[in-house]
Amino acid sequence: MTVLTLTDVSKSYRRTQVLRPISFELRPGELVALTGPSGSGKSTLLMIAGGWETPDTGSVTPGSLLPDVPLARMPWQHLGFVPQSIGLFDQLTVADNLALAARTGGNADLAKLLETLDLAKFADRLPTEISRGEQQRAAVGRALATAPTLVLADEPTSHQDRTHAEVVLARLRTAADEGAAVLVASHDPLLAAHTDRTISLTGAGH
Ligand SMILES: Nc1ncnc2c1ncn2[C@@H]1O[C@H](COP(=O)(O)OP(=O)(O)OP(=O)(O)O)[C@@H](O)[C@H]1O
Repeated sequence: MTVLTLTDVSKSYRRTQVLRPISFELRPGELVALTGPSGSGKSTLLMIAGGWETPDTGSVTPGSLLPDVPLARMPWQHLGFVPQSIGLFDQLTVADNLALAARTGGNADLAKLLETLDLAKFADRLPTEISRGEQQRAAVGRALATAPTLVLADEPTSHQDRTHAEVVLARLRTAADEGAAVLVASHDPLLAAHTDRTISLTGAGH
């Protein structure tokens, strides 16, 4: 069983190859680290894996655990994304950011999710009224609010202290243990303790 299969995916920007052909599968229940130096193509690969960026070569194929539709038309409930830019709705409270995502489907316990991410006390605040790290944890919560089958997280601990980095990574590990395929791009050395395997991009088109 697979969640996603990437086959010979590559990408260039302005004739510079940022991603050399790479192939891998994401399976349910695994947390996979995506590592590599700055500029090695981690974010690009996550965007391709989510269907938001088109590869120059190769293919990205949803597996049997996802609906049989092209990735670009995958219903949001199946795909949780933690962007590097965080991107919460500033007009909505933390709880409502999660609730809005949950309206697309799934049956995650949002109160428990907020509690687990140490966000319960900020549930009724606007993103502008909490710290960057708290915003980032809210973005993790939003990504998990539908209990998606595929989770893509771009540097989800970049604004966390060590304790909260562990909170975030443990919650992503739980998502995998509950059956999701979780791909985490990160430089965080704490990640290794939570992963099943690592995909390394070595830079310069890797
Ligand atoms: N839209 C774009 N146009 C041109 N070049 C781009 C574009 N997006 C990314 N790049 C370049 O592609 C390379 C890979 O970028 P990417 O953001 O995927 O790297 P990364 O491994 O995620 O880096 P970091 O760890 O710093 O976040 C970089 O050299 C970047 O400058």
